[in-house]
Amino acid sequence: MGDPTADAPHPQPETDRTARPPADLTDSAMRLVRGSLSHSRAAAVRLTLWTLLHAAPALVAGKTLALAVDHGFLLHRPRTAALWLGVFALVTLAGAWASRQTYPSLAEIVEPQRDRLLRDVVTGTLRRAVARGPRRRDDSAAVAVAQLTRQVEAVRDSLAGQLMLVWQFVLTVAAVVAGTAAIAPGAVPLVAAPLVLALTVFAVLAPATVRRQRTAFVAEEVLAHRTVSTLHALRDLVACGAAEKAEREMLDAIDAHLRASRALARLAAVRRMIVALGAHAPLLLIVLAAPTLVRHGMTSGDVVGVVAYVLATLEPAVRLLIQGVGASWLRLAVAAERLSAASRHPAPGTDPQPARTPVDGSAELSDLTFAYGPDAQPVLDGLDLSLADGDHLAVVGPSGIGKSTMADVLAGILAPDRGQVLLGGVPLEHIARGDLHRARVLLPQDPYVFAGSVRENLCYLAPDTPDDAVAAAVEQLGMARTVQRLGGLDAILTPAELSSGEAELIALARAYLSPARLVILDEATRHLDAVAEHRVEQAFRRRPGTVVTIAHRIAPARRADRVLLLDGVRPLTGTHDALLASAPLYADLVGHWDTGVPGTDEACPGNTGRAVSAPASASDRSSSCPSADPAP
Ligand SMILES: Nc1ncnc2c1ncn2[C@@H]1O[C@H](COP(=O)(O)OP(=O)(O)OP(=O)(O)O)[C@@H](O)[C@H]1O
Repeated sequence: MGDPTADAPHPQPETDRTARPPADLTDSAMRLVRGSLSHSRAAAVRLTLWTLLHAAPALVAGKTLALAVDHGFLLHRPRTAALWLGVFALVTLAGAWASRQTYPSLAEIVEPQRDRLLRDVVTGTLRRAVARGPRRRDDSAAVAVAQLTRQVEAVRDSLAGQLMLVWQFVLTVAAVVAGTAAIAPGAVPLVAAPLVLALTVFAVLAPATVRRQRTAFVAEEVLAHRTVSTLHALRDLVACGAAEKAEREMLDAIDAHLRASRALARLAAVRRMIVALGAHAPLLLIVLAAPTLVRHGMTSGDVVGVVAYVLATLEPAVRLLIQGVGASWLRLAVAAERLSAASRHPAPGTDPQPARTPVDGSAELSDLTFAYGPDAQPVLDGLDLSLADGDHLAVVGPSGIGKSTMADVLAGILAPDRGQVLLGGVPLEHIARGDLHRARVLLPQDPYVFAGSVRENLCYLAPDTPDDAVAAAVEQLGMARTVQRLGGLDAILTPAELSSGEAELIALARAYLSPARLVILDEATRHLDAVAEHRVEQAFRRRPGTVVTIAHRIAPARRADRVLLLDGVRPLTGTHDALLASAPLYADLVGHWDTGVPGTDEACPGNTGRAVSAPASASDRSSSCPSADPAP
């Protein structure tokens, strides 16, 4: 059986998108930041005002401490000292309250931006999916939207974090410099010069930082992708002797990841040095220059105040900026770049192909190629097949050769890697997904019966079928006694209580009643005895349209108009007699069927053929063969 999830695209590493120059990534993020601020100017002004108030403790910290020392502690006036410390405490409380007030303003900036991003991403992704055609890949579009929605949330969080961080840093540093200038103008260069130097180094190293982080990011994605695809294709890799090559490639990916992680770790060390330069060097300079500064009129309180500015205010601000901006800015930049690609609308002129309806039950497969993974051997390789409306084709071949896969591709459950499927003259991808069940019906090896009435199960694909048409189908398929045993059309089914043969008959009737002109039966009668199978086959022959039967016995192949023999090399098509004469593999298969396998078909009455696949146990097989209703 084919894997319905194969319709989803194979995961690819994000190298193509993240391998852009750092400047491009930064542009996307900057556009995002500018866009958010320009759409919410009033909120940006409010955020600035609240952040100013939030920075007030940074402004007064050194000054109040200097006053407490000079006019309080040094003069043995504890009350004065307490007063100034109290002032500082009050301003700190006001700052904390202001900090709380910044969040609504921040939300007013980032939440509308999140909504705009979401709208653009969903519209862009869906428009591009629609432009590709009414059916193809619409599942992948839905998956993409779900994944991108998570990235939008991540962008919202990173954007809020970055805005807050940069705002607070700028205002806090301004407050520290202003405060230092107020109490000791001579100390300003000692604080500002190392800070400016550190910020310059940070800015100069920024492109390399982004590059290294991006390399680590890509190495991680490549490793994850390679792990998933190797595990996925493990059986094929071992089967075709490529295990060593796969191992080498895995080790290369692990090495690349290790190198990138080490480079990142070195970067973290450099960042720590920048923090030391911007925040610890001023402290050292102040301490070293203190005697000179005091000689030039600075008081002891002023020295304590400047030290407080540097230690309690500047150092945390610099550390947060240097360490916070790096990783979080890259996350924002990469996500913003992806979202801007996802928001792209289809190029003008790529109007969606209008959905079309197949005109009949004909089918045309051309150059059809399909593999279950990017590195797997194709199961179908350049298959061509033409079926006229009304044809009855039997598909045969050794077990595992690709018969079910072909059925799944023909039914549009699996998308081919190359080639095309036309149903009723219309490319599969131009048939709207909602219309596909009206064009074709596929009965898989294990039929599906749900808990509901017999009628609901029979009419699932054609809910408005009148009772007399249902009764006629029941009669045609020779399942009147089965329906009677189940308690009539309105009886409620318990799927677990049905034999495999009964479940098969119900599924066959559902396909029979469906409006589809192309019926694909994938060993759909394997639990019926030969008489019941023949009767079902005759019923489908009388039904208008095309029938493709994946045969598990000789009889359906013998009776079909044509037989398609899949042999893994060059598929052959012809009548039973022609293939018997010209294709040794077909003669082998027929010989295998004719020789018979004990415990399979002869367990059911009236059997004329044998199963080619591995036999089920005798007890299993006999329990699943429903007694064929009497032939008319
Ligand atoms: N979902 C899947 N993922 C990977 N490989 C698969 C998947 N389904 C089938 N295959 C492989 O594809 C090949 C063809 O399988 P398929 O079921 O189409 O063969 P088949 O001719 O119908 O076999 P059978 O007669 O036993 O039902 C086999 O090698 C099978 O193992």
